[in-house]
Amino acid sequence: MQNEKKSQLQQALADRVMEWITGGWVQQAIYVAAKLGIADLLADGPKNVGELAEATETHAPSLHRILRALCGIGLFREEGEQRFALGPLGSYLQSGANSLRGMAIMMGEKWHRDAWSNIMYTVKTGKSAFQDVHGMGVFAYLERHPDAGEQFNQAMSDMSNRMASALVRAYDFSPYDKVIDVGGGHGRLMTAILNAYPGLKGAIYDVPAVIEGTRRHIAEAGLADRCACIGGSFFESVPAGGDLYMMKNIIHDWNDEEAVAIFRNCRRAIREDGKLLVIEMVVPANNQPHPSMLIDLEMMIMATGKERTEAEFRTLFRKAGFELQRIIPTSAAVSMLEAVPV
Ligand SMILES: C[S@@+](CC[C@H](N)C(=O)[O-])C[C@H]1O[C@@H](n2cnc3c(N)ncnc32)[C@H](O)[C@@H]1O
Repeated sequence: MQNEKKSQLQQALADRVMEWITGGWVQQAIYVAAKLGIADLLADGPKNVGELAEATETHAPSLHRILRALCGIGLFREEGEQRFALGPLGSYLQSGANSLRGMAIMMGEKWHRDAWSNIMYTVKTGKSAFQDVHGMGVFAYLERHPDAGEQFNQAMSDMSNRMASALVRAYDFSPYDKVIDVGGGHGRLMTAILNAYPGLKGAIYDVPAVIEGTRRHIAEAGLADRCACIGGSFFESVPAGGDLYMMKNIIHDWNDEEAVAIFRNCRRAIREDGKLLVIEMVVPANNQPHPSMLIDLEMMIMATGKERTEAEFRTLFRKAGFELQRIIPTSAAVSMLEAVPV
């Protein structure tokens, strides 16, 4: 009896490890469903595979096998033969407010996966796998490949949409007149902040290729008169005139030298009574399991950056003329690190 229990446990453990080993299969199947917009097609109710294949111009028997596999993880549900409905988790693949569809698409795209397939290069050399595969850094690549750029911006917007309300709840923006979001992408976080604080003004700063889309989104949100959209590079300068400089998921893209250069440009722009708010994951000092440790690999492979501990952030701030004042936890996985000029 004891032996039987032991072997059942061993089997369960091996199954678990096998799930991780074959995780790439799951990711690619999710990518196909997300890219084809299957969850949106099922918004009005169940459909036959034939209808879905026709609408997505795909091979029905192959699409059937993809959807059947994804029923196993709750994304879809097979209702009768060859007829599929959204499963309990299916709404996350629908476009819209709570979506992870953009993230699923970007993570599954060949340009992204090619870098991950080159992970061993990074581990052997300490250099970016993305740079090695594509011959340029990720942000130069996104600028030169507008489709990939759009996928990246959509993925970032998905993540920002999801955490914006947690961030707005966690931090009091009321003492400020003008918030500048440095590397603010398409402006989802800024939109949430300006909607919550009607007296506040904002500016979003990002590279010119991205800022065109930002301008469009800010206008659609009815915020064009309260939020400037400014194109430029934070390695050259950062716009002056804000009393709060905010950066979400920027510093983790860059190595220490680059991060300090960005902070120094913020230091030059910021008022003496201004504040710098860095929104990032903080790696726990005692190595307890935390999502930052896997995202850290994404930064290592795709860019030159890393996720950092509190001590590492403190050092970067100090080198650039800031002092970390407090770390505000949020109900999302990120924290808000507030620093002041010294
Ligand atoms: C990881 S995304 C984060 C976007 C946004 N803050 C968010 O959290 O959704 C990094 C952003 O930095 C921007 N970026 C990269 N290099 C830049 C540079 N040299 N100057 C200004 N922005 C830059 C990218 O275009 C992108 O929007």
